[in-house]
Amino acid sequence: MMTVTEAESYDRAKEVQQFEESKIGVNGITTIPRFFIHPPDALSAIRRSKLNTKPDPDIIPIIDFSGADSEQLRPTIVEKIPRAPREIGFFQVGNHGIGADVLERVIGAVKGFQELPPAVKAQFYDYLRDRSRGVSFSNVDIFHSTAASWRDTLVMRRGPTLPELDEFPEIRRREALEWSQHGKQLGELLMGLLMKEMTFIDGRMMIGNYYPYCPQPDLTVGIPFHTDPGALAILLQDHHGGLQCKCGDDWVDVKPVPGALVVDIGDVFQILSNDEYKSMDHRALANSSREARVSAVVFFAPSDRDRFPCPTRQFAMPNRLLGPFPELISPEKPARFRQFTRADYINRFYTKQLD
Ligand SMILES: O=C(O)CCC(=O)C(=O)O
Ligand SMILES: [Fe+2]
Repeated sequence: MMTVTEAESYDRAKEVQQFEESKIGVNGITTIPRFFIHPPDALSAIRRSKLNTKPDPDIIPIIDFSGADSEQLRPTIVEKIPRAPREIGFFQVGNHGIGADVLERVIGAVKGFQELPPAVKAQFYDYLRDRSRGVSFSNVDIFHSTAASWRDTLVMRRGPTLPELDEFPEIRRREALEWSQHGKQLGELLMGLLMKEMTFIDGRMMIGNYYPYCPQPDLTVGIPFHTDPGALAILLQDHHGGLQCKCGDDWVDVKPVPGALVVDIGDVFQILSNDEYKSMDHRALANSSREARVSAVVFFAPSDRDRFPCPTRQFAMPNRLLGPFPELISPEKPARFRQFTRADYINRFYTKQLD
């Protein structure tokens, strides 16, 4: 048990600053700094929930997307999206048209980047503190979370304002672009299948999460429970697994299925759909295995491409109101959410605590 004097003498801000200035992230650190240690009540809730985690593969359906690009077959695929994501917020898609070789290259690229020599990687160190940068890596939530998490994140903004090609780490450029193009296509397909009104969702951010071995996995987490703030996320996880989503009172393992991608409904989708779809809590525990775990995610957020065709102008329209689609509001189902502006959304996106 920590004494009052110890607690008082701990200078968290200083330790965070030193970590930040080292620009190395968590990979390779052998004793976890104190600001990564989660509060005792959060840790005991995690311990309890680990005992209840359900590995049941049937809870999160795997939907076969063969033929999803054909007008005739589409309705049968839409029918296969039954309770999830409406109630669970997660499902997996197989036969989505993105080759296994592409997926393998994406995982390899995230891993390859994070395992570059620290001095090379450090050139990219910085996260949302400098939003003008198209590509950066960092430990994302050290400044606004109660406790930090054991992962390093590579962030790549792709659209509607694209980073310059040379902002991408050179050795990983090809993979980033390939993943971006495929992710965009699949995202559009999904959006059209789930809800036709979603055509103005094309703000994209790609991230690569790297969860290295954590020497004290019971004291911290890989990513704390959270909902994703955007509209939709497409997530690729490697064979380790580790993603869990909340289903009722229990946590459920989202098991890695070779070649499949996880689709996750975000807060914006829940709002625009007037609660038809749910944005659910998910998390990843700290990695206790010696081998790093990797996930790559493409997040989609609303932009105003249709109304304001110049891609950069949407950021100049921060006061446009977004809210449940009028066609989904009725006397039986009044609007469940108030309207919000893009400025509110962006602000929340960049300051949201993950715990
Ligand atoms: O790595 C994972 O499986 C989860 C990542 C995630 O939820 C996120 O980046 O928002
Ligand atoms: Fe997430």
